[in-house]
Amino acid sequence: MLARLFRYYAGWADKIHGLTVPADGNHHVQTLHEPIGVAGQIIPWNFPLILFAWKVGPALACGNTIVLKTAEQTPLTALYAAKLFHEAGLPPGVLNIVSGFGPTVGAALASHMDVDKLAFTGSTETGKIVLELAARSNLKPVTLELGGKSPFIVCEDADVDKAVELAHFALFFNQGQCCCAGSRTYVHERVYDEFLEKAKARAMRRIVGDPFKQGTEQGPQIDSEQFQKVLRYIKAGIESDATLECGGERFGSKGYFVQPTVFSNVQDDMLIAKDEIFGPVQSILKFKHLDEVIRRANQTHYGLAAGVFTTNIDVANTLSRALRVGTVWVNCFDVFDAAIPFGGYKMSGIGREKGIYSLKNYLQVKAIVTPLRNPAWL
Ligand SMILES: NC(=O)c1ccc[n+]([C@@H]2O[C@H](COP(=O)([O-])OP(=O)(O)OC[C@H]3O[C@@H](n4cnc5c(N)ncnc54)[C@H](O)[C@@H]3O)[C@@H](O)[C@H]2O)c1
Repeated sequence: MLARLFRYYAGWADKIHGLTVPADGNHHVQTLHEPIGVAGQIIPWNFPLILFAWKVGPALACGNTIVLKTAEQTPLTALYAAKLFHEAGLPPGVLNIVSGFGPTVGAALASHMDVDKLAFTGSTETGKIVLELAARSNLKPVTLELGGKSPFIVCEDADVDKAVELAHFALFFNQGQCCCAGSRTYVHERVYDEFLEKAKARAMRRIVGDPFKQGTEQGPQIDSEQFQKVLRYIKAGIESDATLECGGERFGSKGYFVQPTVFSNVQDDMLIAKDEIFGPVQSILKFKHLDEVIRRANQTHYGLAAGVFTTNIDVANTLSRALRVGTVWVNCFDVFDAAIPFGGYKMSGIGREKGIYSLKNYLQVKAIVTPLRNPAWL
């Protein structure tokens, strides 16, 4: 995935150029697409290599230099990747990696007067802080990739076995530590009971343990803070009268492992249906009508992604257009090719990464206007 992304953006590097613009009057007008300058980039810990690539690829293709800050939990990946870039001949000073804590190093980057652009991936809470720091310093443009609470909608015509497997993957992938995790599983009432029984059985079969062992599906949460947070949300789910179908506790007695957990009978106003849990906790909600599920799926401050599971093309088209999210995966989930733009509506972010759309994050447009000597030829 890393190599594919850099190949994709290497392909763009010599295809970025301005336009000749036919303007009114006796002038020749052209635009230059110039690098923006020094790009400050801040990434989280949940995908330290992929998010490094999403940030660095387009910034380099557009001719910028970079100062990238890794998350405190995962400082090594980007350092190693940058070493490979230097071995491959990247000039010194072009790609700079800094390790450090958010409120000190991250804040210094966001408010630095010589940083010309800020690209941030992390929580919505921190996104607001860095946007403010950027505005208070030099008004550097900011792109934000933030949190989510993505709906995964299983329609009445769904092949239940396939829907269960995909919904399971959509939520539990990477221990549930995914910004776009399908963390609100909406299931049509006609298939709800069968889905629930099978989703529970699937979660109970999930293999938890050492992620370096062949066959392991789920490792530990990243650290004690995240582990405790997930357990707190599970407790909140139990206290709010959602039905705990399986899991609900720490897995084993060592490490930050959480049992794959499934709640049914979840209501939209429960904390577990509103907040980003970032853990292996599936919330299953029942719906009856398409209009109803659209309204409920959109009733969130987030708008990162959604999953739609149906064989009906009209339903797929309606949902794809009605859902206020940056990505709709129809009968698939977590497909992240370099060419596919990714980003959020509402409080899930500002701007898009990947694909052609990320180029404009790293470019300035300059208009050059020159008088034409002999307007008769215009
Ligand atoms: N939309 C996306 O593409 C995407 C992808 C991955 C993760 N995320 C989101 O990231 C979050 C999980 O990551 P996290 O817990 O590391 O998030 P976080 O916001 O706590 O930290 C993210 C980064 O910001 C830094 N930071 C923290 N406080 C800062 C401050 N005051 N000033 C400047 N920088 C600061 C951290 O050091 C880290 O490098 C989740 O909300 C998840 O949804 C979003």
